[in-house]
Formats: sequence, C-alpha cells, structure tokens
Amino acid sequence: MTETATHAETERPAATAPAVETFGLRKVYGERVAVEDLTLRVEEGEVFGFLGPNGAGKTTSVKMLMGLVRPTSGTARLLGRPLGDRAARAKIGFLPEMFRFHDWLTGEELLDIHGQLYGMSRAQRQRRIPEVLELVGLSHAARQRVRTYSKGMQQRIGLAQALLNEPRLVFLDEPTSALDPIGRRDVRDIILRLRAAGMTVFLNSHLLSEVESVSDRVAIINHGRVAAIGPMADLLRRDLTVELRLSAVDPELLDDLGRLVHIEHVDGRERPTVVARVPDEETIARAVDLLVGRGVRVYGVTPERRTLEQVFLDVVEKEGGEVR
Ligand SMILES: Nc1ncnc2c1ncn2[C@@H]1O[C@H](COP(=O)(O)OP(=O)(O)OP(=O)(O)O)[C@@H](O)[C@H]1O
Repeated sequence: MTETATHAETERPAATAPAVETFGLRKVYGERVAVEDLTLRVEEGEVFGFLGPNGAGKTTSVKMLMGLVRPTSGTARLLGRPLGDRAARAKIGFLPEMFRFHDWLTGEELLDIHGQLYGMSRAQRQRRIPEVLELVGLSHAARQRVRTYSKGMQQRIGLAQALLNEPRLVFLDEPTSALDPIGRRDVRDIILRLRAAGMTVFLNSHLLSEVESVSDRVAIINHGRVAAIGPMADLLRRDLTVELRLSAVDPELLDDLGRLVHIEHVDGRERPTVVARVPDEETIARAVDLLVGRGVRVYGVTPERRTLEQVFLDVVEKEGGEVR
C-alpha cells in the first residue's frame, strides 16, 4: 500500500474534501471478520474501481458506507461529512447489487416515488425523470410496467434511480451484471459521461476488463483489507515482463543483468531473446543502459502489456487468497 490517510485530513472543509475516506473500518459478525481494516481515499471526480475475490468484504464495506450496516470499529467520511449525515446523503446515489423494485409500477412511477423519497419537488421530478430515462436509454419504456422489462432494462432503471438526485457521488454495485455486451458498453459510456460531468463513481464490479476501461484508480481488497491501491496506469506497470532481443551476450554479463532483473529464460545464442521480469519501467531503461554500455546491440525491447486481471490474480494469489 502506498497511500495513507490521516485523521488531520478530515478537518478540511467539505468543498475540497475527498469523496470517500475510510479509517480502519472493521465489521465482525460473531466469529467472522467480514472487513478487517479498510483504509482508503477516493478523490472527487474520479472513477474508483473497488475489486476483490468473493467474500473479500466489498459488499459489507459498501453497506457500512451506505449506513445499512454499523461498523464494529473505525470511521469514514463521505463528501467530507461523517457517515449518516443527511445533507451528504442527499448528494449520494446508490445502485445496490441484485435489487428488487416494485415491479407493478411503470418506470416513470417508480422513479417518481424514489424522487419523493429523495425529497425532490414535483417540478424537480418532472424535469429530472425524463433526463435520467434518456441517459439510460429507457425513454421509450417510461410508461411500461417494470415487471415487463428485460433484466437489462431493470438494471438500467436501477441506474436511473441511482442518478435521479443528481448525486456528486454514486456507488454502483455490479451495474452491468445482467447486461449483454452492448448494454455493458452503454453503461461504460454512461459512467464516462458522469465523470465528464464531475461526478465521483465508486464502482464495484467483477468484470475486470470493464473496470480497467473506465477507472482512474483501483483498490484490490483481500481478506477485508486493501491489498493494492493506486492509479490504474501504475498498477498495470508493476511487475512487468519484458522481452529483449540482443546480439550475443557472455555469461558474465548475463549474471550482471540477472542482478538487475529477474531472468525467466534465454532463447538462442547468436541473437538471444531474454525474457525477464522487472519491477517497473525504470528498470527496463537501466537494463538497456547496462547492455549498451557493455557493447551489446539491442534489437528489440518489448514490454508485455499487463491486464488488470493479471494484476488482480498476482495480488490475490501472492497473499494466499482464494480466487473463485
Ligand atoms: N450478515 C452476515 N453475517 C455473517 N457473515 C457475513 C454477513 N455478511 C457477510 N458475511 C461474511 O463476511 C465475508 C465478506 O462478505 P461480503 O459479502 O462483504 O464479501 P464480498 O467481497 O462482497 O463478496 P462477493 O464478491 O461474493 O459479493 C464473507 O465471508 C461473508 O460470508
């Protein structure tokens, strides 16, 4: 973990406060520790991917932040305010996983009830409901009963509900689990539009390629703690594999190279290909400097592009976590 938060930072005014800050959040059910120690921070305006294997504690963490479950210990602040603060709550949207709505209502009626629960005036609801229906592509089904909606349409009406109050911060728990690839792409585009409008999105999803394509920063949770956190680009650049195509290299130089990088294998002699693991991009440059400085010709340097899925599996398996 490279990022830490201090309690002193909670004293900043709400306007410049991070969207989410948690300090040692912990939840124990009887003997079972659901969340061990969650400490993280999400800045305003970013899309934050919240990942972890089944049972890592993601849903319990989100439930604590939403005030649905009381933490055993630890604290958190949303939009600079303590958990449960009504003014902050009015600026937060939430799409729970596997929600069930009153499906005898039409989409429009359902949103109207939620708008009333948010405390929106009739005029606000009349303006905002068509807007969110349009945003999620359900304008044509506004007067249709939710019962007759496909799974994908039900997920979209859930998203519309989460965005109804024009939140500054929205929690989306598995927003695309019922969607086909086109529906998923549409939701990804909606998330990018929300970010462009300055909204903070806290995204909990099992679909790592989806998280990779929209998130600015990511946390990987394992055994109820943050196992890795950082900007997406930094996580993808950690522990790279690089392939070097070289002119002949003598064994002594290979030994020296092996002290800088972890050589996985060497193929060929005249023009060997060396495959090595490096902790970061800087080490690739240092390896090339070493080789060139010793008269070796470097014909090719090909870093392997890592996916979030590889990073996820590495982080979780290294910690002895189960990946199911
Ligand atoms: N109400 C509860 N009572 C007892 N144990 C619980 C309760 N809720 C969650 N747990 C346990 O806490 C741990 C974390 O559960 P949680 O649902 O937060 O994980 P998750 O990361 O959201 O998993 P998934 O990806 O499967 O949804 C699990 O071992 C789970 O069995």
